[in-house]
Amino acid sequence: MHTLLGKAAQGTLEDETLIRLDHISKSYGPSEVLKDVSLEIRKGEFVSVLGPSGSGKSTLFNIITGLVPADKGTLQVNGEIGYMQQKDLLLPWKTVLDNIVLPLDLKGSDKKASRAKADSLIDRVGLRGYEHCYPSQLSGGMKQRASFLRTFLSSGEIMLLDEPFGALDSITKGSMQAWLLEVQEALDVTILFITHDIEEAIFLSDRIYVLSSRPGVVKEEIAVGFGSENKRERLVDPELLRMKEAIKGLL
Ligand SMILES: Nc1ncnc2c1ncn2[C@@H]1O[C@H](COP(=O)(O)OP(=O)(O)OP(=O)(O)O)[C@@H](O)[C@H]1O
Repeated sequence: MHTLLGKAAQGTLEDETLIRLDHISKSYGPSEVLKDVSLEIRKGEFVSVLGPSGSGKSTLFNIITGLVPADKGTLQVNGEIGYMQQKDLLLPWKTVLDNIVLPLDLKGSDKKASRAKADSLIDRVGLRGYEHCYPSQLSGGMKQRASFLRTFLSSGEIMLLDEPFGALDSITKGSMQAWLLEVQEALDVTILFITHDIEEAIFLSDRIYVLSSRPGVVKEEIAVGFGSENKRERLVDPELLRMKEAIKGLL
């Protein structure tokens, strides 16, 4: 466990809590982007941060990963974080496999072992047969799956996903959401997910933090209880509509 910020609250995180933010605030010059944000994510959870454009969601992820310092508050992280940003950022001149192992190559890991590890997961992300293609030969969904695997391999247990499906058409988005739930279970990862799509957040999440428009303040923390065993059932549950309307009322 390491504490990246602040002197207060350096207590040990309970085993199950992987990330905890306490009263985090951030301004860029005179403009306040995040205000007094507290949240936590426990092992195995799928937690979404839902908020309108400009509410500071990406800034929150940049703070969690240490890319941007917070002005106030405390951050505790227990585990290795992988960060998948909005754009897939695959290098066009490298093959899919070389893109996937790039962070491991940069870390100086054994090249053969990295490729063998990536290869063992290629089927899981549905990219078998495309390992030696270039990113321009892949569909949007495939690029996101390659990017997901790259993030997973370079980090492991905690994945921060910033609107990974934001640029996809609605049919591809639906199948990618179902895929993500499957792969989360198979790889046993904890996911913190950014979205501004209310339905997506309800379908995927165990809990949702609803952020207000700028400055982002946590307006509500929602435990999505219904259809927990089988999240697919949420799509046809009338509770989905009720929750969607309730969240709309908060934004
Ligand atoms: N490095 C920076 N310098 C100055 N302002 C910034 C910087 N990064 C972000 N901002 C501003 O902070 C605000 C929040 O940005 P952020 O990207 O965190 O929001 P977001 O909720 O992720 O938005 P979106 O959903 O549109 O991606 C925006 O108004 C943005 O212009």
